Amino acid sequence: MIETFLAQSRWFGGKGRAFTVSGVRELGRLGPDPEVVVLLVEVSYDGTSDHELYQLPLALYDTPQERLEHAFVGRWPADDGQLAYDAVQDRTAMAHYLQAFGTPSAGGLRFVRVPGHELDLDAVASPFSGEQSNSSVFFGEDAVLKLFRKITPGENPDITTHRVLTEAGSTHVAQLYGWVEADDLHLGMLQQFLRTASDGWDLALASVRDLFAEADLHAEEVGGDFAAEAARLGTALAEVHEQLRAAFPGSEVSGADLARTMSDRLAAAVEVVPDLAPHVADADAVFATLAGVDAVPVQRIHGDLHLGQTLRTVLGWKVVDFEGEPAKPLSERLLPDSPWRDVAGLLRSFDYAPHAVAESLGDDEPDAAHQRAHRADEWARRNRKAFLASYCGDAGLSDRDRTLLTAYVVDKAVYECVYEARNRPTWLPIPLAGVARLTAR
Ligand SMILES: Nc1ncnc2c1ncn2[C@@H]1O[C@H](COP(=O)(O)OP(=O)(O)O)[C@@H](O)[C@H]1O
Ligand SMILES: O=P(O)(O)O[C@H]1O[C@H](CO)[C@@H](O[C@H]2O[C@H](CO)[C@@H](O)[C@H](O)[C@H]2O)[C@H](O)[C@H]1O
Repeated sequence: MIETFLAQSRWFGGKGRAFTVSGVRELGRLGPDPEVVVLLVEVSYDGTSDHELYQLPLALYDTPQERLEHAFVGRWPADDGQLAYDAVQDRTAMAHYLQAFGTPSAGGLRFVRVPGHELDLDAVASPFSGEQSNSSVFFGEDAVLKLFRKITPGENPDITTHRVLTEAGSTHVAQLYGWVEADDLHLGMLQQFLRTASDGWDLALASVRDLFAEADLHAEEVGGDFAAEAARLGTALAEVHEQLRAAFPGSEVSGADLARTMSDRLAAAVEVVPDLAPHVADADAVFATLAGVDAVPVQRIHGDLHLGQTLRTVLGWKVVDFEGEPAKPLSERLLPDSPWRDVAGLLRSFDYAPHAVAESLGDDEPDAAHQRAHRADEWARRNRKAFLASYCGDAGLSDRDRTLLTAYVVDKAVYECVYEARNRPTWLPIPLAGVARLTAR
């Protein structure tokens, strides 16, 4: 029963691979009415030694719950057990989580609070309905609880990075209010609900639609021009990087090591996306240039930055989700990396947005589609430039910086090809075209 539920869940990373549930451990219970049982599910991939852990909180009922039909998982603990629903989609079940933050430990789980915020323990829970790698629930307009789905024992960088930035008084993140843990597992993060937030990706798409509505005009001439926002985002990211540099230990790595990692990742990506093969030589040439750079400063960074991880609020841009790339093992996500990786992530997003809108419109009128493709490139260039200029400030971009940045942008586009092939195959042409363009000589 759990297999079927996992296979259809957006956050499950093993879609398309044959797997079995090889173990289930109960981490704790909350409740009653309904009782919530928090399971740690081990997934093993057939024919390999790969396995992963997923968190599955289940709300248990004796009678069918029509309102939760879409969230039905099966019966627990056995075929004749209670009816089990995905607890995250059940506001009554999630109220138990919020209440539990009023006590240091409940039902085998520990609920840790960060001092400084008076939590509204009675706020109404509403599940977040957007696309996510994890599962979030909003509590009124007070707090958001994100339950991590894929679990790796040890430190969760989303929690530890938010903690440090909250303590440093950063104005560019949602304040950390607390977290949920069991044994050495970080299970969830409670943070400030950003009341006036608009998703950066949605804002960018709206800007592109404005542009396409008047495709005879330039990006700077239409109402929804995004460049000033892109510039503010550049300033915000520079401040976040400075705060992370001050708070976490940094070091240096050689360009040769970085280049080797990128080249290896490309070789592995070609196995998943054979259409990358014609670009390998040119991409490796980009990485070879990086190999000539010595002593690249590395530090704690975001690790998977894109416009969907940015929120525009009345108090400026905020950055969310410091978990790093979901596909990378935790040990790698915790390693310091170059801030250029984050910059590259946003530059790629400025490329994605107009091409995603253009793709969704199709090419029923070839002339219009051609004009839109032209405007798409213009929009992307304009916003990349505005963002980068603000990020770099007076120092500007040196030749060395440009070498690093170019390699990180190509590496990100390669990563995106694998991500899209596994998660949204119809979007694969966007990063594939990106790799082709970025590596063309
Ligand atoms: N503190 C917050 N306040 C309001 N909305 C938020 C907050 N944090 C995240 N969100 C919204 O939830 C979405 C998913 O959050 P994110 O941390 O990226 O989750 P995931 O790790 O599951 O991808 C974000 O894109 C944003 O729209
Ligand atoms: O938000 P996550 O940490 O789960 O990040 C993953 O999913 C992202 C998509 O939701 C993916 O981002 C890619 O698509 C975005 C548009 O949907 C685009 O703005 C990004 O530039 C592009 O990389 C991200 O790569 C992946 O790790």
